[in-house]
Amino acid sequence: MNMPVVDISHATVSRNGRIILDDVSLCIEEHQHIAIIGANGAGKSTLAGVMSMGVHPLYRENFSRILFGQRKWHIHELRKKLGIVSQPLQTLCSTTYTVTEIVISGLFSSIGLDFSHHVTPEHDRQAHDIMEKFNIIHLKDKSMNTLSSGEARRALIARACINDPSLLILDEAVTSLDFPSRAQYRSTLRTLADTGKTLVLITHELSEIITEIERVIVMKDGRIMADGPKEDILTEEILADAYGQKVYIDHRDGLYSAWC
Ligand SMILES: Nc1ncnc2c1ncn2[C@@H]1O[C@H](COP(=O)(O)OP(=O)(O)OP(=O)(O)O)[C@@H](O)[C@H]1O
Repeated sequence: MNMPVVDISHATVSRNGRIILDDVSLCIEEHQHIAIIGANGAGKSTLAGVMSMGVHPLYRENFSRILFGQRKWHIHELRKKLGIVSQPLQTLCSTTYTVTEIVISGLFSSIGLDFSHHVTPEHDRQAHDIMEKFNIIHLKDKSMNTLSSGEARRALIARACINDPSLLILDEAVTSLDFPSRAQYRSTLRTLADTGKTLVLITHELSEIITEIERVIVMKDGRIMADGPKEDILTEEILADAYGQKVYIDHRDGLYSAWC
């Protein structure tokens, strides 16, 4: 067994007196790529927040959150090991900052750069390398608020990866991509998986579940309702239960698609 990078026990999150994450336990080992799916409001982003220390569960005696073998983290230190890309972050980054500035700002855990950030030639070189890796070097001087969703997503992945984190959480629940952008996104995910990162992909698009992702978690009503090998979990029965209606699944070349 590889070292667990995320080890959460009995996490419960409440908002406005309502339980939105209900006693969830989850262990993810290093190099294990997983997808988390489930209906709108099932608790996926909340769980991602718990994993990345953006959301703090209720205090319970049996609750524990161990990340990379450690219970306590300074958020700036954690960001070097755990990168997160989410729709709220994409919205926050939709500014007049250039792609280069947004990518470099990942090194400072900030959004964009100001006079307080001392950018060195080494930072510039790191940003250049990572933008080349994710095929966005041609966008380097463009403002973030002029990019397409797919381009902005790649810029944010590059921002998250500039720290070379070993775990990357991609909470993509809302953004929709066209077919070519989806294919490009899958190839970005493959690059990440091939470079030894642990991927946690939160998605509504089964076609984004690349072959490298072998484990799928299904959430429903704040709980994990199914967790296991992709082939066992991505069934019409389980998805019908998760989404509350008949779901049809197709499976081709190791990729899945679903529709109602
Ligand atoms: N800060 C908050 N205050 C109040 N309710 C919240 C808050 N954050 C989340 N919720 C509620 O908690 C539930 C779970 O939200 P969450 O965003 O985790 O779901 P999700 O599975 O990621 O949904 P989606 O697929 O729509 O992004 C939802 O009903 C949501 O409205």
